[in-house]
Order: sequence, then structure tokens, then C-alpha cells
Amino acid sequence: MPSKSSIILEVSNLRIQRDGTVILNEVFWRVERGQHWTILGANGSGKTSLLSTLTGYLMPTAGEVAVLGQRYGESDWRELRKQIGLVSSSIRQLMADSEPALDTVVSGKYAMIDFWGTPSKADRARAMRILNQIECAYLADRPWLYLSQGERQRILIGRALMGNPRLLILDEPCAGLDPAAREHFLQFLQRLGRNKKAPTLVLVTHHVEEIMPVFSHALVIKEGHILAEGLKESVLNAEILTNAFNTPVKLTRAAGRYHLTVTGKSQSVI
Ligand SMILES: Nc1ncnc2c1ncn2[C@@H]1O[C@H](COP(=O)(O)OP(=O)(O)OP(=O)(O)O)[C@@H](O)[C@H]1O
Repeated sequence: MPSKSSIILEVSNLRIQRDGTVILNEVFWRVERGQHWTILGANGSGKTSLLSTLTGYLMPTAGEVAVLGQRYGESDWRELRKQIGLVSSSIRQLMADSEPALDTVVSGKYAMIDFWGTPSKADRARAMRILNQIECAYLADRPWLYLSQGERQRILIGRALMGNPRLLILDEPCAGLDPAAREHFLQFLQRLGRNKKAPTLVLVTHHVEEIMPVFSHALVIKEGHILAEGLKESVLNAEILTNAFNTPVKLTRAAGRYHLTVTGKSQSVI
């Protein structure tokens, strides 16, 4: 049995239902320190809903959700959110065009969008260290508007790191990146995750190619329930992914990376 402090999050018999629609059902999931997870599933399977529950934006209909030792319903989720880093397209859209990258990183300390205050010397120094860590020191003064998609993703990770999170959730961070930018970003994620002080990573992706060796575990969702979860070697196989995507697929693995090929027609009727 893992000690309490080593449990990053625990979801038990979670059910989410809205307007008669069951979005998630019978979800059991535990993430422990030292693990990095990836979440896979077809469009509409429930990935974002699961993440929204973890960040307190979606209320469970039944079941228990505990994140970083705080139980949903008993703790102030707004406080807890400060310990969870989140990089998602919804956050990307909220950034102010004129804000320099350094200020965007600083704003992560206050879990604020569009930072209006004057950052303290110490905050600026810390943000600069983070910019170095995310290999973006050269972007410190560049406004958000001019950053490339790949640079924006890194700056948002920097912003999340400013809050010193123990959990960093990345919801499709490679969306919109060209193949080279995507690979650079993934290599960066690999280095980040390898760092002993790194937060626990949870990556939502549609592409197995984005699952870097640093990710130790995988969770596959289908139609609101868990199809498979555990060590990625036991979860990521053609049979499970064929089921998850309702389409015959072939999965290959080389040098710790995966590659998926669709080999047949979808079995679903759209
Ligand atoms: N508030 C809501 N009320 C009713 N249905 C909802 C609500 N929120 C989500 N859903 C439905 O729940 C299902 C899961 O949605 P969710 O966004 O979690 O899927 P997803 O796996 O993240 O999909 P994608 O890969 O397309 O982003 C979808 O069918 C969606 O329409």
C-alpha cells in the first residue's frame, strides 16, 4: 500500500452525469509520485471531463476525488488549484497579446491571467530561472502575440511551474505544432519529466507518437469508462487501441516510442 503522501491523486467510483447523459462512470484511478501518466481515448470519450473534475471545474455526481491529499467537497478547491499546473487550449486563449513572456511566467505564481501588478525582484528572478529551465530565456521580453505556438506551449509550462505544482496537467499540448516543433517540445517534456524535482505529469493526447519514454503509465477511456490502465507496456497494444478507437490499428514500438497505423475501416457509424 503506498503511503498517503506518495498519492498524487485518487479517483474512486467516479460518476458524472449531466442532463441524463452519463459522461463518466465507474472510474477508479490512482496516480503515485514518481509516475507520469498519459490519457488516451477517442473524441468525446471523457478525457477533458476527467481533467475538469480533477481541477474542480466539474462536480462529480457520485464517487470520490482526492488530489494532493485534499478531498473534493471538503477542501477549498480554489486553493488546491494553485498547486495544480494546467496547460490547455482554454488557458492559451486567455493570454494578453502584449504581455511579455517573463510576466506571463510570473503570473503563474498568483494563478492569474493578464498580470497587472509589478512583480517583485524575487519573482522576476525566479521567473528568469524558470525561463532558463524551459530553454526560453531569449523570449523574456517578447510579447505573447509574437510567440510561435511551440514557444507559447513552453511559456505556459513555465507559467505553471511558477506555482511550484506537484501535478502538471497537459491537455493536448502538441495541438497546432508543426512536426519539428512538436518533436522539440516532446524532447523538452522528456527532459522535464526526467528531472527528480519535476511535478507528476498527466498528458492527454490523441497520438501515441507523443508518448515519450518518461511516461510510465497509461489510461485509456472509452465512452466514459476506463478501458485499460496501468503500466504503459501492458496498456498500449493494438487490441486495446483498436477497441478504444473502434477501428483496427497496428501499433509498433521502437527506441521507446510508439507508432500507430490505422489498418481497417472504423466500426462506428457516424
Ligand atoms: N456539461 C455537459 N453536459 C452534457 N454533456 C456533456 C457535458 N460536458 C461534456 N459532455 C459530453 O461528454 C462527452 C465527453 O466529453 P469530453 O469533452 O470529456 O471528451 P474528450 O474525450 O475530452 O473529447 P475530445 O477528444 O474530443 O476533446 C461528450 O459526448 C460531451 O458532449
